[in-house]
Amino acid sequence: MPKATEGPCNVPKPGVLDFINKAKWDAWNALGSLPKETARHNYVDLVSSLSASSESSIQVTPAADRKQPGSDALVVTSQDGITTITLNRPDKKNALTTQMYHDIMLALEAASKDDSAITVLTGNGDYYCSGNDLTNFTDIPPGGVEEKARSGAVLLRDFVDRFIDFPKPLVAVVNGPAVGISVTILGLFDIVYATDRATFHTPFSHLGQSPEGCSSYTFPKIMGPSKATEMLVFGKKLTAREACTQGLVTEVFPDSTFQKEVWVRLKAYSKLPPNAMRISKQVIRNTEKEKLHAINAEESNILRERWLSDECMNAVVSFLSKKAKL
Ligand SMILES: CCCCCC/C=C/C(=O)SCCNC(=O)CCNC(=O)[C@H](O)C(C)(C)COP(=O)(O)OP(=O)(O)OC[C@H]1O[C@@H](n2cnc3c(N)ncnc32)[C@H](O)[C@@H]1OP(=O)(O)O
Repeated sequence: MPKATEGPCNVPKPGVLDFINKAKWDAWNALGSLPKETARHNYVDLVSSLSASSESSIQVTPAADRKQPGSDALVVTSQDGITTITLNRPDKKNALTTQMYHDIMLALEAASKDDSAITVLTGNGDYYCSGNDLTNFTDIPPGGVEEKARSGAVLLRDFVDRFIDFPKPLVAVVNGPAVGISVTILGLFDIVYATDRATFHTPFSHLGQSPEGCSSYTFPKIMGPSKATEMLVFGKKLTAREACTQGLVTEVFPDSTFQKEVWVRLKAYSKLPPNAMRISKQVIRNTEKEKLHAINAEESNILRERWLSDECMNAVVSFLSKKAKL
């Protein structure tokens, strides 16, 4: 508690992504030249209020406390020739923690080698996925925000590379609204089935960010540059039917019969000869692979810079302090 012990604020302002220290600095600075005793009381009040609300706002979760692989944030099952990877944080709308990116990569790696013919990604609960967990931004390493942005870009590139290279038919079973990176990577899936309750939203400009998941290439290719711009630049949210008309979604099902219809369909497909399916997928996809890897690297690099921008930092702070929602 600096002001209480040291008097007026006399150190440089921390970076805006350094949430905890910035909150302390702002509080310290706001105190101006208050007497030390008053400052001590005010500071204790501020820290108490931050602690009281910290569980759902700006708490920093140490990496060691995060869920480990095999935890229930990701559930992987294999049955009837189908490996299913289920995002399982329904209380957080299946937002992707750093640990989950790693676990999904491991699950894809295992699925690429197992006996299954088809691999499915889906979500548990009312959402498919609300995208990147914005609290990932609060876990600042000793190297500071630049190091955080650099390691985030490496993780993003590695994560998307796994989807580009995945050798078997990859199916998204979109059980509810999808946001951010969970939408952009759909361009790398072979089939996308959606409930009519699903929506597709990539609010990158609102977040001061830019497209990833190769969407800067796949979306214009799938839906044309103008529709892609509406989504990726202006953040237009599509209904499932609109996304289907634009080619991002393969087929839309009524929510009441979604699970039943989709799984009957996938079980039938999974009985087809697996090697033929794998080879056919590669014939369809392989010509683009090199290009997709280059685009992924470029998008990740651009995002690394975006994450250090005021626009992005302010958007994240707004969400974490509960001032903003999409
Ligand atoms: C390796 C790094 C790669 C990064 C790649 C770049 C990726 C980019 C993206 O994915 S951009 C998209 C980021 N996502 C968002 O901005 C969504 C933010 N969430 C919201 O706007 C809303 O939560 C909502 C519209 C998804 C749902 O609203 P609502 O139905 O009103 O539910 P709640 O807001 O009450 O949500 C319940 C609970 O979940 C928490 N939560 C939801 N989404 C996220 C998220 N993306 N990050 C962190 N936390 C999230 C929300 O705060 C609530 O928590 P609480 O119960 O209050 O503790």
